[in-house]
Amino acid sequence: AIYQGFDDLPSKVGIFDFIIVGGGTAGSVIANRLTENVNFHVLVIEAGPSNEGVLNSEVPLFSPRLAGSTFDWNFTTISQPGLKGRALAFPRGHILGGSSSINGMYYTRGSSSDYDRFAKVTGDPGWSWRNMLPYILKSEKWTAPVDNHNTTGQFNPFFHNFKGINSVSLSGVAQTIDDRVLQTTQDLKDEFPFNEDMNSGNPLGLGWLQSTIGNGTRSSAATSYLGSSVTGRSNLHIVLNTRVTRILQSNGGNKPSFRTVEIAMGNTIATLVARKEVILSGGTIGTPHVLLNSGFGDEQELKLMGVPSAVNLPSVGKNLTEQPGMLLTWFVNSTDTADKLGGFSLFQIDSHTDHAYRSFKNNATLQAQLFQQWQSNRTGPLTAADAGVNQVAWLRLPDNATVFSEFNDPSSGRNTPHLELMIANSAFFSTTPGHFVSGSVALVTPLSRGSVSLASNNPLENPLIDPGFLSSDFDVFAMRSAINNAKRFFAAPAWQGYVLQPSGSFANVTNDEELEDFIRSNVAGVAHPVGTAAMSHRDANYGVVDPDLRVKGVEGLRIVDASVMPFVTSGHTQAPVYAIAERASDLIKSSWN
Ligand SMILES: Cc1cc2nc3c(=O)[nH]c(=O)nc-3n(C[C@H](O)[C@H](O)[C@H](O)COP(=O)(O)OP(=O)(O)OC[C@H]3O[C@@H](n4cnc5c(N)ncnc54)[C@H](O)[C@@H]3O)c2cc1C
Repeated sequence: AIYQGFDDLPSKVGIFDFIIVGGGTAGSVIANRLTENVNFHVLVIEAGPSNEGVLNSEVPLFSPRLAGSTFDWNFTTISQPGLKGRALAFPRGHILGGSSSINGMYYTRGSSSDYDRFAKVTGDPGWSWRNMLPYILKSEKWTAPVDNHNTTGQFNPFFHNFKGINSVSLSGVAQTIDDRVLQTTQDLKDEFPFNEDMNSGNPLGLGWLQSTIGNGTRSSAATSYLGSSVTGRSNLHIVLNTRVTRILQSNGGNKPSFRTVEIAMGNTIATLVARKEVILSGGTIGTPHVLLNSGFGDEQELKLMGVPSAVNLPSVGKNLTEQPGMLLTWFVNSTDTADKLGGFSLFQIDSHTDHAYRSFKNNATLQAQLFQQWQSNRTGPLTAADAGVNQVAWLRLPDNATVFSEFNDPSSGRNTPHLELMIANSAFFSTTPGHFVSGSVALVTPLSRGSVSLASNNPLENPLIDPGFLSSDFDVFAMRSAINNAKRFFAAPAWQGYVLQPSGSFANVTNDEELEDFIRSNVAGVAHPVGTAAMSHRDANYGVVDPDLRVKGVEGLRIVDASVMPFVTSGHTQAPVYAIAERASDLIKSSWN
C-alpha cells in the first residue's frame, strides 16, 4: 500500500524486515525485488509526493518543467570559483521514483571498462561488465518506437532485453537533420564513426539515442518497478511526504548496529527499527546528508558543526563527481527545425526554469494540437526525450593530446569516451528567435572533484553542495576540445549551405583565452552526480561502503544508489543505477535467505 504520510501507516502492519530510505531510482528497484520474497516485510520512506497523475512527469517533452518545481529538491550549489563565482541549480527528484521521475530519460550504460574499473577498485569481480550485463538486461524492457518505424541498423537487439521491467525505446520522432547527421559519419569517418548501438559496452562513435520511454510515456522507477502489481503486494508499504533525518544506533552484535531511522514530523520526531537492515537510497546528495547528520563522516569536521561522531568515515560526502556541459548553437538556413516546439534543455535550468512552459504557452495552438495528439494516441513530438535530439556521439581526446603530459587519462579504458556530443535539430530552450542546430557538449570523465557537507547541525537545512566545477585544468582543456569537435562536426560537407553563423556569445569567441572565458561563463552541470558514499576494497582505509554496499565498520546499514559509484560512468547515470540496484537486491537477498 501507499500512504500519503507517516501518520497514515497503520500500527498493525508490525515490524519491518527492511526499511528503505528514499523511494527513488535505486530504492524502487530494491523495494520491488525484496518483496518478491513474501516473507520480507518492507517499508519505503520517501520525502517527496506521489508520481501518480503528474502530467509533466508522464509527457516526455514536458520534463524540463519539473526542475524547479515541487518535484525537485531545488538545491543550489555554492558559488563555483571555476565558473566565475556562479552558483547553479542542482536538480534532484523529490517524488516517488526520485530522479528517474524528473530526468531527461537518456538511456546510456557507459562502457564495459567503467564497470571493470568498479570491479578493480573494489576487488569484487561481481561489479565487472561481464557480471553486470545480466543485471542491466534484467532491468530493461526494449519497446518499439511510437511511430513503429523500421529500426534495423539503429540498435543491436543482441544487447537488449525485450522482457525486463523498465521500458527503453528509440525516438519515434524523425528529424529533418537525421540524414545530415548520418552523412557526417561518412564525411568524417575517423572522428565520428557510426556506432550501431552505443549500449553494447563499446559506446565510441555516433549512434541513435535510446530513452526510457515506452508507449510515448516516461518509464520511471515508479511507473515500472513500482507498478500496481508490485505496490499491491501485502508485504510492501510505501510512506510518502516523509523525511528521514538520521540513522541511529540500535542494540548491536559484534559491530555497532544502525537499524533505526529517525523521521521528522513537524516538531516531533519518530523512530522505527528494521529487523534486518536499513537501506539508504537517498541519492548522491540525500545519502551523504543523512549520513553526516547521523555522525558518519570526518570526525573533526562533524565536531566543528556540533554533530557527535558515530563512526569516523572521512570519505562521506567527498569525491562528489559531476559532469560539466554546455550548449553551442548555430543559425541554420531552414525554418523546419524543432525550435517551433519551444525547445527544452536541462542546461541552464538555473536561469531558464520555466522558459519551456512559457514558450509552449506562447504557442497555444501548437501546444493544444500536440497535446491532443499525445492524449489520443501517444504519438508526435511530445513523445521525444528532447526537442530534436535523435543522435549522440561519444568521443575520446586524441592519444597525443598535450594535456596527457600533465594528467593521467581519467577514462576507465580505451573503449571509453571522454566527451559527449548530442546533436539537436533546435537550440533547445533558446529565447533567441530563429532556427538552429546545436551541439550539446559534456565532459563525461571529469577530474574535478567536490563535496557535500553540512551547513549546520539542523538535519532539515540543505547541505552545502560544491561540485568543484572546472577546478582541474584537465576539465578546461577537455571542454575546449569538446567545442572544437562540435565545430568540426558542423563544418562537415553534409552541413554545407545549411549551417550558418554561431549564435549568442559563442559567435564572439576568436581565440583560446576567449574560449576559456566562454566556457567558464556557460558551463553547467548535467545532473549526473555520483561518488559521495563510494564503494572501495574491503580493506581500504577510504571509501564508505564495502563491495557488498555495507557501510564500513557497522552492521545493519547498506547504501544503494548513485552515491556508491567510485567513478562516474562515461555517460548518463540512470542505467548504471538501475543495474547496481538490481545486483544489490541479490546481495541483500542472499545475505538473508
Ligand atoms: C533533471 C535531471 C535530469 C537527468 N537526466 C538524465 C538522463 O537523461 N539520463 C540518465 O541516465 N540520467 C539522468 N539523470 C540522472 C539520473 O536520473 C540519476 O543518476 C538517478 O536517477 C539517480 O538515482 P538514485 O537512486 O541515486 O537517486 P534518486 O533517484 O534521486 O532517488 C533518491 C530518492 O531519495 C529521496 N530522499 C532523499 N533524501 C531523503 C530523506 N532524507 N528522506 C526520505 N527520502 C529521501 C528523494 O526524494 C528521492 O526520491 C538526470 C537527473 C536529473 C535530476
